[in-house]
This record gives sequence, structure tokens and C-alpha cells, in this order.
Amino acid sequence: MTDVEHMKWWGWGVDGVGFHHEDKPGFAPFVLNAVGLDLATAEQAQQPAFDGLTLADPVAPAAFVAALAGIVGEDHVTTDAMERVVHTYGKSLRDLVRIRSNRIARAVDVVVYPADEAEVQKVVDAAVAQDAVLIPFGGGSNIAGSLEPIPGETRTVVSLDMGRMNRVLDIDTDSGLARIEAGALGPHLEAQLAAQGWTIGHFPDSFTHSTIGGWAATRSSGMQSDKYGDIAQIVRGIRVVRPSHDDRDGVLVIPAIPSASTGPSVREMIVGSEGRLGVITEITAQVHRVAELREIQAYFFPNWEAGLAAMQAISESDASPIITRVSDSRETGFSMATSKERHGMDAVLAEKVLPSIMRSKGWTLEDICLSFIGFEGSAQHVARQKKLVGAIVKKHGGMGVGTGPGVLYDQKKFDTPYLRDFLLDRGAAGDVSETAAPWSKLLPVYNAVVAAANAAYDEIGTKGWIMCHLSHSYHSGACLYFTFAFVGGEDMLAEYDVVKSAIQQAFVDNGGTISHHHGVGVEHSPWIEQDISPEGVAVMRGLFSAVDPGENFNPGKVVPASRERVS
Ligand SMILES: Cc1cc2nc3c(=O)[nH]c(=O)nc-3n(C[C@H](O)[C@H](O)[C@H](O)COP(=O)(O)OP(=O)(O)OC[C@H]3O[C@@H](n4cnc5c(N)ncnc54)[C@H](O)[C@@H]3O)c2cc1C
Repeated sequence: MTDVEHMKWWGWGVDGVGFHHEDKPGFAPFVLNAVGLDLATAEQAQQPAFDGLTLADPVAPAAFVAALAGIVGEDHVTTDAMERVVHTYGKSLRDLVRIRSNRIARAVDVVVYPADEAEVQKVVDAAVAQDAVLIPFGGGSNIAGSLEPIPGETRTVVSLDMGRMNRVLDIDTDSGLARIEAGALGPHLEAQLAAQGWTIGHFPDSFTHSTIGGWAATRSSGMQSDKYGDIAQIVRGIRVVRPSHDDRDGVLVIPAIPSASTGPSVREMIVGSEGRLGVITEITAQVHRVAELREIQAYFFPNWEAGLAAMQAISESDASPIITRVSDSRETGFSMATSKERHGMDAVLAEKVLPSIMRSKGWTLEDICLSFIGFEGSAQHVARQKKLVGAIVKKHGGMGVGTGPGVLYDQKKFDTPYLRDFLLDRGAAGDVSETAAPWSKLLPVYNAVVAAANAAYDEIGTKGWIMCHLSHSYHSGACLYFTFAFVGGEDMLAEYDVVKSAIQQAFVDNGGTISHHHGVGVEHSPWIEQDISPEGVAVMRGLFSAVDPGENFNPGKVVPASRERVS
């Protein structure tokens, strides 16, 4: 069998790794206060049993499966139940709740693992000839419902897993352009680049389990986007396999040109297409020499408004940090609660000296906001950047506390995703919604979202939690990233819909977008018309139906499926 590894079928990450709070004394009291969940007495669900899942037989005509095996080899095509389940969902809260409660409306039927672009072309052609549905699969980490087949789909659904195509093919060292196969997971491609002194600089929180093809297909953004850009800027060239024609293959090639005025950008159409325009096989990415020095500095602000104003001022200044991030007071409280137990001088400084300095400045401790700002480059460059930022922070009433918390931030960033499974095991839902808005609208969006979430909690009659940070700064605005949680009742998904919908609606009603970097899938498509206007959706629909008239490529994502395919 193929040796491509996947995440747990029922949760985030790899088996044997999970979130623990025994070494974090502030965590249990925090959870009790935030959502009313007592971790000391909460019942803990058993790990779900795979045998307990009900899976319809695959719609997999033997001749078609044999044809696929003839292309990729017997070992690289399967209708195995576990493989089908792993390839059916991403890792959204909705996905995890459904899979844990045996609610699989429509699983994929066949999973195929091509080795190279030529095999992808043959699989695509075979799938279209069969009138099958083809869904490209990267790491399976999306949280927008971008992978699941349409529930009423009657045709064979093929999941095309890119996991065997994971190499950095070459680096143009003059231009800093690396050709990378689309199935390369973050750590794999970064290790291959690092071996030659390069980095892609794209580090989403899902980095360990997501691929460059998936990043491009969902318009992803990494935590260092202030310097390196979003994936839309990092992807310079792209190769996409589409159905072949009588006289030529179906490979769409966009060369890596720094900038071009060749009509509407086809590259931009592919970025964010979530598999609807074909299979991305290769990306030419802008890469950078690994910086001499990297530092994450922590700062505190007396309140959220001061923190936001400082981030805006930094974006307008000569400073060019790699990360600008500030948490609201609730997320600051969460960060403190997930810190490990402190000892000796460390404890004295954090628990006595620092609060006393803040009080002496007239700050209310419940209002303080923690900020991380990252710097990279030569020692001289970093020193100058820190000076520029330090002056802005001071002007906005904040203060620096050094690199200590920044080191912790770097260590924790890829572990936090395990927290959602920990909460679900104990009956609590936790999820995220993120948006971007102009600087002038950030505070109104923030206030409206918090009010909408709290109204939604009242509606479902539960004590809920919402917290936020600003990250990914641009000249005209920034991303606001909300995390929310509540203890589920009779029907956790119905309750989740109330809260999630209230938040998404507050985004569009107040000048934000429905997603800054998680994509659309089926989770956010109900708001796409409000986001880009009905005419914008008509243009998108026209594109999809013209280039995929048979709706063979991941139908129903980004814009809802055409009526006749929906059951
Ligand atoms: C805990 C957690 C943290 C996250 N943090 C971030 C974050 O910081 N930033 C961020 O941007 N996102 C984040 N995400 C969301 C997710 O990781 C991204 O959407 C990611 O880009 C998906 O990549 P993937 O390889 O897992 O794609 P998949 O989930 O496998 O697929 C996503 C979509 O892309 C399509 N696709 C995948 N590969 C190809 C291909 N080769 N050709 C064509 N279409 C393809 C699929 O068909 C599907 O529609 C997070 C998710 C989780 C669960």
C-alpha cells in the first residue's frame, strides 16, 4: 500500500499526541469561568471506534477502479473504508462532530495516489470519461467543508491524494523561485528548502498537516505574512491539470513572472479555486534566504483600542516586522491560562513584579492585551526595527516585556490545534471564524461580532466564550481572528450553526469579508453573495460552468452546487 501518512480519522494531528493541562494550573479555572465546564468532574468521551461507523458501499464500478489501477499501480488505488473516511472530511468542528457521531452523509468512493503529473492527467481524463467527481486532497486540514462530496451525489467520487508528489524540484537561486510539487506538506518542503539555506516563510497554524497545493487552493495565509505575503503573493507560477483535448494535454501553465499585464489573472483564478478548476500539480513559489536572526518580542497594552491603534501605526510606519499580532483581553487571559507552571524568579516576575508595574501605570489588569511582534534579518536590521516599533508601542501607552513570552508563542503555536479535540471529548464545542476589514472598520466589526456571538449564546441558552486577535496587517487593514466555545446541549451542531451564522453575518453586515484565509467551501458559501455581490457570484459561476460543464471537479464548493445536483 501507499505510504502517505494522514491525520487521525476522528481528530487533529497524529495518534498519541493531544492537549494536556496538568502542567497548566490556570487552565481548569479558566475553562470553568469561560464556559462553565468543570474539568475535574466532566465526563470524558472514549476515543470513537472506527467499527462503529456506518459507511455505504462505494460506488466504484470494477472496470473504472481497474482503469485507475492501470494508471497508478494496484498499490496506489483503494476503496478501503478507513481511506474513504479519512478523505471525506477536513478538520472543521462540523466535520469532527459528524464523524464522531457517525453522520457520514456521502463518503468518497475511491482514493487514488498518482506519482507524477502524467499520472494525474490520466486520472483526470479517466474520471471525466467516466463522468465521475474528482476531489483533489492535500493534507485534509481545511475547516471550510472544502472536501466533502455533495450529499446526494450519485456518481463515483474519486479523492485524488497528492501525497506522493512532495518534492522540491529545483531552486532558481538568482530569482529565489522554487518549483515545488503540490502535495508537499509544510515540514517536508521547508526541510528540503532549509537544506539549501532557503525558506518559504509561509507558516499557517496547520503547517504540519497541510500542503502547498492546499494552501494555494484555499488562499491560505501564514503567521509571518506581514513580511512574506499571503500564499496568493508567494505563488508566482503554477501548473494545473485539466481534461486533455483531442490535440493537446490539459496542463494549464502560468510561468513565474514577477508581474504581468496579461488580462485578468488566471493565476489568481486558480488561487482559491478549491479544486474546482483542476488539479494543481506544481507551484513555483517565491522563497527567501533564511534570515540571520529571528526574534519575537512581546508587548502589553493597557487595552484593546490602544493595541489596535498601535498595530495600525506600525503598518503606516517605516517599520517592517514579520508578524504583528495583538490579542484582546479575553484572549490574553486565555494565553496566561495555557502557560505552564512557573517557578523561582520567573514566577515572581510574571505573577508579582509585572502586575505591580501595570497597576502603577494605572492599568486595569482585566483589560490588558498581549501583543507579539516578530523581527527578522541582520542583527543591525532587527535592532533598528525594534527601535521603531518600541517607540510606537510607547506612544500608544504599551510596554515591552522581552522575548520570553515570544519563545513560548513559537513553541505552542502548532500544539494549540489539539485543544479542540480535548474540549469535544468533554462535550464542549470550540471553533474559529476570521475576517479582514479596513482599519476604519476593525473596531466596529469587532464590537458587532462580540455582541452577535453573545446574543447567539443567549438564544441557545448557554454560557459561551469569544475571544479575538488581530494578525496579518496590510496597508489598508488587517485580519481579525475570533475563537469561540460553549458547552454543547442536545444538538451541538444546531447550536453551533446559530453562533457561527451570527458571527459570519456580523462580518458582512459591518464591512468585513466572510473569510480572510480559511476559504469558502460549503461552510461559508451561504454568505458569498453578500461578500462579493450577486454579480460577482454570477461571474464565478460562469467561470466554473464554462470550464467544467459536467461538474466533475469538486462541485458545490465556493458557490453552492447547481440545483439538479443537490438532493
Ligand atoms: C487547527 C487548524 C489551524 C489552521 N490554521 C490555518 C492558518 O493559520 N492559516 C490558513 O490559511 N489556514 C489554516 N487552517 C486551514 C487549512 O489548514 C488551510 O485551508 C490549508 O490551506 C488547507 O490545506 P490542505 O493541504 O490541508 O488542503 P485540503 O484540506 O486537503 O484541501 C482543501 C481544498 O483545497 C483543494 N486542494 C487541495 N490540494 C489541491 C491541489 N493540489 N489542487 C487543487 N485543489 C487542491 C481541495 O480539493 C479542497 O477543496 C487551519 C486549519 C486547522 C484545522
